[in-house]
Amino acid sequence: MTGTADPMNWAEARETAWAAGYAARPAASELPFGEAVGSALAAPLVAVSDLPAFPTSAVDGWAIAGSGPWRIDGAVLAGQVPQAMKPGQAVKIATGAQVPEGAEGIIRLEHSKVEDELVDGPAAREWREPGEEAVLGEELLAAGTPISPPVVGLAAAAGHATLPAHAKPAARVVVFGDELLTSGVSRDGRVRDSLGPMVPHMLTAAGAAAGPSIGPVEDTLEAHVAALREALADADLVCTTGGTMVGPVDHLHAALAEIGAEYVINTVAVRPGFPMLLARTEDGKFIAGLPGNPQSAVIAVVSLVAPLLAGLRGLPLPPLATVHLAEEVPGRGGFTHLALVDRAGHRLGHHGSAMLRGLANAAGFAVIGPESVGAAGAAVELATVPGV
Ligand SMILES: Nc1nc2c(c(=O)[nH]1)N[C@H]1C(S)=C(S)[C@@H](COP(=O)(O)OP(=O)(O)OC[C@H]3O[C@@H](n4cnc5c(N)ncnc54)[C@H](O)[C@@H]3O)O[C@H]1N2
Ligand code: MOO
Repeated sequence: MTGTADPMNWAEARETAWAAGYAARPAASELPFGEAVGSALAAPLVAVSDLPAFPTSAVDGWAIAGSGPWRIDGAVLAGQVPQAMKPGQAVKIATGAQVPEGAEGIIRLEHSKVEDELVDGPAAREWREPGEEAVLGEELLAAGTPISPPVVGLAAAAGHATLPAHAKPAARVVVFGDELLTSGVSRDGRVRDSLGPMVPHMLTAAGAAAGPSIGPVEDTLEAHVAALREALADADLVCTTGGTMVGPVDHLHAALAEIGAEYVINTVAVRPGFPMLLARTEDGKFIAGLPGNPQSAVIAVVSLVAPLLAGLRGLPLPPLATVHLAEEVPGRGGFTHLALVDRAGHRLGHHGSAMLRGLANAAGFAVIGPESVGAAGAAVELATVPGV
C-alpha cells in the first residue's frame, strides 16, 4: 500500500464512498426514535389509529346541542371523556378536548354572551373530525423517507414508539501527531489540536454515534497500529487525522497495511485535501484518513465521510446545494476546487488549507469542477459541512 495512487475524480469519490456505505448498511430493525433519526424509513409508516382519534375541539368555547339560548351544564377539558349532550345544553369546552356526542356546534368564548346560567352566540362545527389527517392503516410516509425530526413527531402522533431503520454507526476519531497540544496556545513548534474537538460533532451531525477523540497519538508505527486497533474495537468507522502523506513520520499507510485494511479510495483529485483516503478492514469496518491540514480534514469529511455515513444509514447520496457566485473563482487544473464561499457567493479570506478562519464563516464549499472556472454570476454546486 502506498500514498502515491492515481487520485480519484471528486464526484466519483463521493459516489464510491456512498456506495461502499450503502452496501455495508446494517439490517433494518425497530429503533427508538433517538436512534432512528438521521436514517431512512426501512418500511412505510402506517397510522395505527385514526388521526385525530376522536372529534377534537379546535377552540375554547361552549359546545351546544338543540336550540338556544343554552343552559350551562358541565365542562370538558382536554384529556377527559365527556358525557353525551342533551338538547338545550351548553358544555364549556377547551381547545383539544373531545367533543361530546350529540354536540351540534361550538360557540367561541369571545363570541358568547353569558347571562343567568344561559349562553348565546353563533355556533359552528369548530372541531377536527376523526380521521381528518389520517385513517387507521393509511400509509403516511413511503419507505426510504429520511427520518427527520418532523417524521419522528408524526410517528409519535400516529401512535408509534419505534421506527424501522438502520442503526447509527459508532464512530471514533483518532488524532495523529507528536506536535499537537490539547491545551494552551501553540508555541515552541507545537500547535493546538483543532480536529479532535471538531470532527466528532461533524460525525454526529452526519448520522453517526461519535465517541470522544483518541489521541494525540505518538508518531510511531506501533502507536498508530495500537490506536487504530483500540478505536476499531468499538467503532464501525474510525476517522484518523494527519499522517496521510509519506513524510518521515507519516505512518497511516503502513499502519493500514499492518492491520490488513484495503483501500476503497486512495487520494482524491480535489484541492485542498487530495491525500484523503477511505479503507475497509477485513471484518467490514471503515477507516477514513483525513489529511492533517485542518481545512483539508473537513473537506475529507464533506467528500468521503458524510457520503459513507449516508449510505450506512440507508440514505441516498447527500444532495449538493446551489450557490450563485458573486465573483470569479479559479479552477485547479485537472482537480476539483472546493472553494469557501458565504451565502451570497463571495469567496472568504483566510482560506488556506491550514486555516479554519474562513471555514468558520462559510456557507460551504463552491464546487469548481476539473478544467473549469467558476464565472461570476454562475450557479454552481455547494457542498455543505455537516452541522453547519
Ligand atoms: N512533499 C509534499 N508534502 C506535502 C504534500 C505534498 O503533496 N508533497 N501535501 C501537503 C498537503 S496538501 C497536505 S493536506 C498535508 C497532509 O499531510 P498529512 O495528512 O500527512 O498530515 P500531517 O503531516 O500530519 O500534518 C499536516 C499539517 O497539519 C497539522 N495538523 C495535523 N493534525 C492536526 C490537528 N489535529 N490539529 C491541528 N493541526 C493539525 C500539522 O501540524 C501540519 O502542519 O501534507 C502536505 N505536505
Ligand atoms: O490538499 Mo492539502 O489537503 O492542500 O492541504
